[in-house]
Amino acid sequence: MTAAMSCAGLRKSYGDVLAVQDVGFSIAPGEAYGLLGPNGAGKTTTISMLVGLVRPDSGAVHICGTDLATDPMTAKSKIGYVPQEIALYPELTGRENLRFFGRLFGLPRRALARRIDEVLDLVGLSDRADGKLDTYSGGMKRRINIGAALLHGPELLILDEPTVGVDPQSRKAILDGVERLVAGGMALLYTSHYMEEVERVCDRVAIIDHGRIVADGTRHELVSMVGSADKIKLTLDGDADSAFAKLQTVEGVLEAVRTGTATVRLIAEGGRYLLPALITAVEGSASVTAAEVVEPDLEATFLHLTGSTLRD
Ligand SMILES: Nc1ncnc2c1ncn2[C@@H]1O[C@H](COP(=O)(O)OP(=O)(O)OP(=O)(O)O)[C@@H](O)[C@H]1O
Repeated sequence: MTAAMSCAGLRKSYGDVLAVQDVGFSIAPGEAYGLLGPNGAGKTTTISMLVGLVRPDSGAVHICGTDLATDPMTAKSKIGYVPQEIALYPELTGRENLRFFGRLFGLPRRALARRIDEVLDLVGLSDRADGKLDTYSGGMKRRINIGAALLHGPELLILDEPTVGVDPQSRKAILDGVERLVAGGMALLYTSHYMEEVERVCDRVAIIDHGRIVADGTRHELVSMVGSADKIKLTLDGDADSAFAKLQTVEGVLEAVRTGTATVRLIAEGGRYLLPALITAVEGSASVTAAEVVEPDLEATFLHLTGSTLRD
């Protein structure tokens, strides 16, 4: 089966900054694939190479079997790409914005009117379609942007951090809409630094850090990389620096990260059974005022693989 998208050996540097190095993965038709990594990990640079906006220093991209470098028009016609920045006309309505983009894509007038209705329904904005863009919330504008990328019926939808800076109602509408599209057979590449979103929407996830894919697999495969360890969140009262140093030496603690002035996140073998040892370890420096033990999730895997949290 021809992949909806495949890339191999992608590399891009900006001066001295090696933004992406040796990135390769593929997305099957109808598969939802997530790129999960903190800000600056190289997600946008990777996507920019996949959609033909940035030329890679090396590597290749195929969209539905077409080489992006040799036949960019055919390859790009199969992609719906939604960048982080919103590029819409504030004085036009949502529907008019979509009409403008549909004409740019060269869609015939009558088919376009029908397609705009379908797309408005998909992004949950049918009832606000005739309001001007400058009366929309940031999230509604993002939803129109997603709609614009869907007009030409792409086989692969690429969303770059689609929920950053949007209100909760739009966030829900975006995630619900994306799930419907995937259920309808669309392949998806979804980037985010929000673990919960990637866990919810994606069948397979690549963890990207410092321009490299450090692991990829299903949620289950990735989480099992942490083994039997649990994630433990502690809140400390006292000298958190010295308490943190002590916690790192406790037997069973695999990874430790400061997540705030008084908060620490640990990956540790033994989970809740280790709590007494952790509380004892910090004695003399601080006291533990709250403790939470959670089952491993993608964030625990990220912590395990990279030694940092997704949001630091
Ligand atoms: N045009 C550019 N010129 C110079 N450096 C750049 C440029 N674009 C990206 N970078 C650098 O490349 C690295 C990867 O950036 P990129 O935007 O791809 O990361 P990201 O994971 O998408 O993060 P974000 O979500 O914050 O955009 C960063 O160190 C960034 O500063």
